[in-house]
Amino acid sequence: MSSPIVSLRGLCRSFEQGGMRIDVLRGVDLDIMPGEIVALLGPSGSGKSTMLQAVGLLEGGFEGSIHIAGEAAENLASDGRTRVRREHLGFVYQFHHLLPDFNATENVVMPQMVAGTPEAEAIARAESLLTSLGLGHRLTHRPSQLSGGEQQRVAVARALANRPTLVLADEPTGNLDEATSDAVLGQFLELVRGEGSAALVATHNERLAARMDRVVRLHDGVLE
Ligand SMILES: Nc1ncnc2c1ncn2[C@@H]1O[C@H](COP(=O)(O)OP(=O)(O)OP(=O)(O)O)[C@@H](O)[C@H]1O
Repeated sequence: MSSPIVSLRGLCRSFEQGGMRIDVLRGVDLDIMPGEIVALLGPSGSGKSTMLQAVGLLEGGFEGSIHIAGEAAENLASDGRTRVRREHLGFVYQFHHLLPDFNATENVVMPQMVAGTPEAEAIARAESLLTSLGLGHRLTHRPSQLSGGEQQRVAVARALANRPTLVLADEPTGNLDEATSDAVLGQFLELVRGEGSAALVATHNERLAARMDRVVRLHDGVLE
């Protein structure tokens, strides 16, 4: 039996707000198996983004343990976190954060070049990912020349470019209309499944969550 790609135990996070302490995460336990796509549901303010930031090793201030691909990650120094992110993680956000002066292909090539992939290989991978997302006719368009759904699909291709074992997605279709959101999420799930990556996808949307392998719900700082 394989080991989890993510294992969280007793994850806690509090914030100070106006002199008051709020306990957002109060002991979250979660295992995600390789290739498993997990929907993270919860109302606004329940701590979904905070949880993704913990798993993405993007913020400190957490208590509890975070194992990524078997490695204890919670106490790693900044260079160790960067290495784990680069080796294992891909990110998709609600707003695409594409580089405005680079075209679709270049946006997907960039993280591969940073990871040391030879340019020709990186371009071939970018074009293949973009084409499988239905963007074969948009390879040289810049973000401003693309629709919202197209921009989000480029962001999906970028997240998968370095073959992450885990994709972290925070409301990946949250700024799209319903029909576009359904289409982009369908393509996202198909691509993630095809690549064999696992994913943790934060969403408010029960209908979209039902299309994933498993749903977990954040309520009162713990997973129900
Ligand atoms: N840096 C911070 N400083 C203070 N409070 C914070 C900080 N980050 C998050 N919070 C608080 O933590 C709580 C959880 O926020 P979080 O963004 O994780 O929720 P969410 O479930 O992702 O919400 P949404 O669905 O609206 O994006 C909120 O009450 C928020 O105000």
